[in-house]
Amino acid sequence: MSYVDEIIEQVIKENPAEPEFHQAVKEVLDSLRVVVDANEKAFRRDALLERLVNPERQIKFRVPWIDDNGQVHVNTGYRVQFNSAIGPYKGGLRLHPSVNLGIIKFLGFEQIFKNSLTGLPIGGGKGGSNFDPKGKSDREIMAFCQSFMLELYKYVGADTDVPAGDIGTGAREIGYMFGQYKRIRGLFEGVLTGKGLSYGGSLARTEATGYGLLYITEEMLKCNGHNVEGKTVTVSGSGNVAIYAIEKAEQMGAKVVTCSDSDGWVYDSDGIDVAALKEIKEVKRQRLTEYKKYRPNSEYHKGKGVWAVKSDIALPCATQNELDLENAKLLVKNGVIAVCEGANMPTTLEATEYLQANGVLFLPGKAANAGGVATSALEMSQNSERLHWSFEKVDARLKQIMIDLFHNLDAAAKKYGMDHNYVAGANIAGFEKVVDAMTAQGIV
Ligand SMILES: NC(=O)C1=CN([C@@H]2O[C@H](COP(=O)(O)OP(=O)(O)OC[C@H]3O[C@@H](n4cnc5c(N)ncnc54)[C@H](O)[C@@H]3O)[C@@H](O)[C@H]2O)C=CC1
Ligand SMILES: O=C(O)CCC(=O)C(=O)O
Repeated sequence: MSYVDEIIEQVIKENPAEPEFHQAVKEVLDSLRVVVDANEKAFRRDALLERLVNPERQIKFRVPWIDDNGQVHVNTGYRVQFNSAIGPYKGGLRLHPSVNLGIIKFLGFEQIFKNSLTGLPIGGGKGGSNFDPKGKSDREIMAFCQSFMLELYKYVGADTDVPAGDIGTGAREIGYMFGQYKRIRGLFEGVLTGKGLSYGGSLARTEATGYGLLYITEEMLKCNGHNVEGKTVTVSGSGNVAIYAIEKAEQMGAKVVTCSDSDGWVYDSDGIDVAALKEIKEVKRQRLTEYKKYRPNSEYHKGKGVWAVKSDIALPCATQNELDLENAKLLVKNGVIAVCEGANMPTTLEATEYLQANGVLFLPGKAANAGGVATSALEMSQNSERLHWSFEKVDARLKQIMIDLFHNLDAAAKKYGMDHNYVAGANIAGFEKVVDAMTAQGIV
């Protein structure tokens, strides 16, 4: 049996009931076969793949907090410090009822390669909790965040592990966690990114994941004889990534006709009104049913349906495995040119294979959404030098990072005879740097 197959089998056996983690490992290792085969002897001797798929550290802890009625609740907190070969652990904190160890491990594993692809010195980690922020008061959110940090502070720091936002964790939650860390440690340092602008945050971090998604999509399209301008775009999600992807796509001259949340989705044939969307989601924290009040001609549908809408470019920006084989068939039938993942692993393996087999340009999340973490690394740089860069400077750096990233993965795919396979290109390019650093640092 090949080394790659042995490791995939081992991961499934040793990490039972963690299907998302299995999926992420399988996707990465499958496309690394050509590199692993060429170095099999040395990699086996050094147990390179075993070390790659086993987190350096997994932290799981109790998070008790008190609601507005005096009731105590207990959630589970996680931080998986996956790989620090190229820099301090870096990756977001997800607050969602579906969170479990397997989800955090899949996200942490992806983060290793994504962070490597940015070209910046950041290792891979991820964390979160099964806490559900939906419907909670600000005080309840603060109580949870403070309790969460009361345990997490032991393991994080500006030079060790720097968490950030993800689903359910935005500026409000980062603020509460930062305040609690500073209070416990007596240290004002860049322990978190995605901070508010008044206390060390970076301009353009809020926009970065969505904007970066469009910068890299444009570069990929350009290299394939297309561009974003004039295209019809479908987007899923209506959170941080989706909102700023829609905003940038519209700035580039595309028409975005959909967005969604976990209850339903909106179709707006005139193009999504991003100002209305921000008001609903960022200011009022309401459901998408409200969108019709701002745009009476739009349609609201319960459930899922975004991928049945005809578009040239599809940008899944909500959550993992939201685009399956049936959805992929609909997209192909409707003539989609490109699918670029704003979310982490939103496309199932079968759907990815189908899209690629049918000539759709497919950019995986670890490349397409890397603008968020890249800008987090720029926030870390600003914190270290105690300076604050202009929006234009950060945005220009972000754009260049995304353009370079695309050419880096494109070159890796071509080098191994897999032209246009951007999944393989991203995995190989991300892997090569990490392996080089791991090898140089000995068996650790
Ligand atoms: N915020 C960031 O900087 C980055 C986020 N990501 C990824 O992008 C995706 C979205 O994250 P954010 O926009 O930050 O989160 P968010 O909390 O701001 O928004 C999440 C969006 O996804 C939707 N959603 C969540 N669970 C869902 C479900 N089960 N079914 C349907 N819709 C669901 C929510 O309704 C919401 O619209 C996630 O996969 C996240 O890991 C990736 C890179 C960076
Ligand atoms: O900004 C960060 O550090 C993390 C962003 C993130 O969680 C991700 O890239 O999935």
